Amino acid sequence: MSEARIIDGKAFAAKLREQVAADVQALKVEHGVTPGLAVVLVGDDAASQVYVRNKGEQTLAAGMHSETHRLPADVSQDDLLALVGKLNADPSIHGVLVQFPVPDHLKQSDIVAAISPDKDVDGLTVTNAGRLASGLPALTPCTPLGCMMLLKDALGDLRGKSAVVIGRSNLMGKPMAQMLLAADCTVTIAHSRSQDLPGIVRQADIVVAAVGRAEMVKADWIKPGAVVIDVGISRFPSRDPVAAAAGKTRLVGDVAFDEVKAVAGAITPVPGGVGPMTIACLLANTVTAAKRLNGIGA
Ligand SMILES: NC(=O)C1=CN([C@@H]2O[C@H](COP(=O)(O)OP(=O)(O)OC[C@H]3O[C@@H](n4cnc5c(N)ncnc54)[C@H](OP(=O)(O)O)[C@@H]3O)[C@@H](O)[C@H]2O)C=CC1
Ligand SMILES: Nc1nc(=O)c2c([nH]1)NC[C@@H]1CN(c3ccc(C(=O)N[C@@H](CCC(=O)O)C(=O)O)cc3)C=[N+]21
Ligand SMILES: [Mg+2]
Repeated sequence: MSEARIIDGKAFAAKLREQVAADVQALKVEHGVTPGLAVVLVGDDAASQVYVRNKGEQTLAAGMHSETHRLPADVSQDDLLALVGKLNADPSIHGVLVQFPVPDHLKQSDIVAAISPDKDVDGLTVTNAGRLASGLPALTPCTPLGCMMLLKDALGDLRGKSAVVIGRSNLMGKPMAQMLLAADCTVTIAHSRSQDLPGIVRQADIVVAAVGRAEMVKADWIKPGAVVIDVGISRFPSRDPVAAAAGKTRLVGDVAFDEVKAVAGAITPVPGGVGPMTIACLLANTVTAAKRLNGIGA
């Protein structure tokens, strides 16, 4: 058996962002519309700071309007909902994203419910989740959307493939399973109560791991030649003790990459796999939202 092909999500995402930038340019020239994304960040979680900064930079680089609203960790639910309401009503904004997790005193489901479904570029509202499950045009969660693009690129036709999704969150596992189902895969959703997880995963032509447990998926769980998409991100102190002392971290996926790549047909690395696709798809969703809000095409 030859080693797995390493799926270059970073390069794929860069190409997708170029395409988004071209779409943005056309929207500006032909329709006078500049897509705008507003990201709301509550508190000062270090990982969230990095993602939100990357989102802002890449939004601007695509020629779009970008706003980041930073709120203190002790912001009231009412003040946060008032900001979401203001962004819903702002015609220069086409995408609204509240970065999760939020502090415990805030209720995630109520925040999501306050976002206009037409600006819900995370695809988290009940309306968009229902549209996805019903096969209607929807704004869909960025990470599973990015995973589907990588899978279609790796496999071409997904029809009839056996797919196992590990994890069932509203942001990742559930919409991933819906998208695979819509692509005519035979889908299994595994979670913390699943029995014989290795045995379930061994059936899969496609494995998507979205758990958040470092290197949980081992080589002997993988059917030879399977395509393995690693969504999980865990953070550990950098291996270099000097860097670690300075607070530098390294990212580790849900898949034991070094051993699994000897068995899999193709595999995404962490970092440089799914993560960059998430942000590129967020930009693409914002363009889609801007078009629909202005009654243009799509
Ligand atoms: N690369 C990217 O762009 C993104 C990465 N992520 C990362 O992906 C991971 C998952 O994110 P998210 O879905 O939001 O996380 P959640 O914590 O919301 O969900 C984790 C899921 O994993 C399941 N799980 C936990 N332990 C086990 C176990 N031992 N065996 C099988 N299943 C288990 C849980 O099951 P149960 O439901 O039973 O509790 C749950 O469904 C995280 O590491 C996150 O950082 C997330 C979004 C984007
Ligand atoms: N409302 C909401 N929507 C989200 O989509 C959302 C969220 N909240 N909260 C947190 C998770 C996580 N997430 C990531 C985005 C980009 C990378 C990413 O760019 N990762 C790079 C590395 C970045 C780094 O070095 O830290 C990579 O994997 O190569 C990772 C994870 C979006 N999430
Ligand atoms: Mg990654």
